[in-house]
Amino acid sequence: MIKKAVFSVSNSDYTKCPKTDKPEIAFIGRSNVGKSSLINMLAGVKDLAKTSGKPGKTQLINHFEIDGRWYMVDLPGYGYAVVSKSTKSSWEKMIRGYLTNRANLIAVMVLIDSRLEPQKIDLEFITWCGEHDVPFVLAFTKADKLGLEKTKVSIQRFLDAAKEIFGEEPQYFITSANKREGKEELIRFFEAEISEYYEALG
Ligand SMILES: Nc1nc2c(ncn2[C@@H]2O[C@H](COP(=O)(O)OP(=O)(O)OP(=O)(O)O)[C@@H](O)[C@H]2O)c(=O)[nH]1
Ligand SMILES: [Mg+2]
Repeated sequence: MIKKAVFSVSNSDYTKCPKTDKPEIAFIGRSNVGKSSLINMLAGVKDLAKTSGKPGKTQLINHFEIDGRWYMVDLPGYGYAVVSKSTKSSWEKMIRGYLTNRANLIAVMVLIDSRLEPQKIDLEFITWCGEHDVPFVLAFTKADKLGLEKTKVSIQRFLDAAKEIFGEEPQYFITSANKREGKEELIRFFEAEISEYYEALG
């Protein structure tokens, strides 16, 4: 489990992010999907990352240092319809630059709202990750909202659509920030990835 989580720094420019001497795991997905809420749930700190009922809350690349050993990174959401074209292109520059230039980025958690039909923008985003060798894993969010059976059906629709693209189902987790669901599984996954990173360094 996570013992200590502290805010480190916010950046609009990936070149100014912390030194890449610790591994990091980033959280991305559509605006309002629950990225900041999931980070808080995993860290066990209520207001570590700022959350909001309104989409577009997180605007920068936010690093949180975890147990002095790795970073969780909260990213701004994509697909928020109301932002201007110029905001959209600066998002693209910032996020694509970040995702393709951090040598210490060991996993990108792509959050998918477990209630929705497969969204084109999510499928496009994971396709882009695949094309750019960005190591992504899916986390379905808000699993408390529909009930277990409906959630499973909805998630399977997305997995089937992803399988069409990749030939196999991507690795995935089912989460609820409200009910603290998926916490143990995710932390275990993170720990394994982080250990592997440090072992490879020697
Ligand atoms: N029921 C339920 N609501 C959730 C859950 N996770 C997040 N929410 C709600 O969804 C809304 C958005 O949550 P955020 O964590 O701010 O979402 P975000 O993806 O960080 O959004 P942006 O920073 O705007 O891109 C808030 O009203 C949260 O309370 C969940 O697991 N269950
Ligand atoms: Mg956020």
